[in-house]
Amino acid sequence: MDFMRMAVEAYNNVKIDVVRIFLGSKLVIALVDADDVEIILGSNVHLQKSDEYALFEPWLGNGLLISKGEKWRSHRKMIAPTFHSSILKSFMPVFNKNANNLIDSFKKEYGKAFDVHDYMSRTTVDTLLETAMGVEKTEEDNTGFDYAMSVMKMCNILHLRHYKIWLRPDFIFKFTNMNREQSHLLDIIHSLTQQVIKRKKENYFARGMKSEESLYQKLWEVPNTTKKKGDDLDENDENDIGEKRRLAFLDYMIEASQTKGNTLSDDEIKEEVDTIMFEGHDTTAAASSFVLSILGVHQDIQEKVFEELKEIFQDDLYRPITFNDTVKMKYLERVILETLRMYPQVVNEDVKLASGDYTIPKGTTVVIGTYLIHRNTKYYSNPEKFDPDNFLPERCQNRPYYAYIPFSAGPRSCVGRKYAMLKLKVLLASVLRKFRTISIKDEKDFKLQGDIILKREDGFHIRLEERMTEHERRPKLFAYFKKNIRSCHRYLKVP
Ligand code: HEM
Repeated sequence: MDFMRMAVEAYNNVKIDVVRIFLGSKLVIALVDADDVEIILGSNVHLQKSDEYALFEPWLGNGLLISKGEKWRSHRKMIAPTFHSSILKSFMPVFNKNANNLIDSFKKEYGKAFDVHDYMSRTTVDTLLETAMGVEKTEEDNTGFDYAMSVMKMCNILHLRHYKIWLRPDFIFKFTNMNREQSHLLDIIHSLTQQVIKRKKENYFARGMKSEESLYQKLWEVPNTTKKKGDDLDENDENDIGEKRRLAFLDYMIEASQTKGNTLSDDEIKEEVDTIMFEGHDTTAAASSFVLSILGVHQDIQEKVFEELKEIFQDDLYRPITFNDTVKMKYLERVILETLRMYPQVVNEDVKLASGDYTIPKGTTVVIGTYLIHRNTKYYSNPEKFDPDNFLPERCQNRPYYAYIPFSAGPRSCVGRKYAMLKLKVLLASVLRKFRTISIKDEKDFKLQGDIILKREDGFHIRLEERMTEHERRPKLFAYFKKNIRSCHRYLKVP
């Protein structure tokens, strides 16, 4: 039986909301109650990640996921607007293009069972490169796939170091084979991100040579009529009104670093690019693979998704998906939310307590048990059942806000959540309007692997069956009747 199920069972037997664990002399507190979680995640004080995140440093440096204090605050303020809805809308053609490429790539798998996760990984990397990074890739370019595979292997190494605590100290780890593998993987990962930054910088200087106006300058020339200034860095951005122009993530970082008065260094850009590339691809690849395999089990729910898509696209089922279409995908949205409830990609989140005014001592690592909160009968009446209606407005109304935290919550929540939801809708709608997905395993046989990002140890194996629209079916039916009428004539012909 896998570790995740054991944890749920153990929790259901004991029913304690706060668990105290000593790792050697280190105290770790695990929270599974929404009110307790709110005290930690909702606060503007406990923003520091625990020491475990230091294992990410050779990879992500001191990027947004790990950084603290003023550095985190100023970078969050810079990065949050680069995922504003107005920018996301401009990504729609790229989302559509990559979804179509994904569907084309499925051709070689028609009729057989295959692991869909590799495909989703490659697509999400390619999409991130072309949207947040603004770098177009060539047809034969395979770096996206190599990058995704290296990230997967890096996560395995970090996961092992997480649990095998004797491997944590660098002075021991550096004598292991794993360290050599890590160096090799980081070479692949960093060479992609460095290449991306180099290309973007070349574009920037090429524009300068042609004396084109700086995108960054243009950005600030447009009057900004921001009304509200609160503590929530993302809220400030979402409440901006007026015609403030915005730049996508890497454009903004490069332009800002080259503009007088800014202190953004090359290393800082690299750290943030590595962070966004990792956080932005592995989570969405796993989420979309979970949705496709879970719908492959619950055919009735999948049919409801298809009915909704037919209603939205009517006669033209394969036209490009618009932003407005995604707003109408209410049922698909509930399916995604329910998948993130049952299979939250970030299973635990570790925070270090900043002050000691609590019963929990200062410096304690607090683990937020997202998986257990999402399967707590206090908040979900039948938590082991996949039921998208858990996210009907009337059911959400009475649930504490912190009882559903797939993107975390509070000031350190996911900066890319809207990007993720939009990309997931376009990818999944594109696949589901064309194919029926069939899971080769029942849900109870999914073997979960809770490493850095929650995945299936047994792989996301599905089979795809092509659906046909009425439009496509009509000529086939016509041909069928024509053939049969001719053969009837032969028999009816009077000699
Ligand atoms: C289904 C998709 C996603 C899920 C479930 C998810 C979930 C999360 C969670 C739980 C955190 C907090 C992690 C922690 O503190 O250890 C987080 C942070 C973060 N996420 Fe996501 N994420 C998703 C997609 C994305 C995307 C698409 C991007 C960017 C394009 C992104 C960028 C980030 C960044 C930069 C942080 C660190 C934020 C900070 O500390 O200020 N994520 N995400």
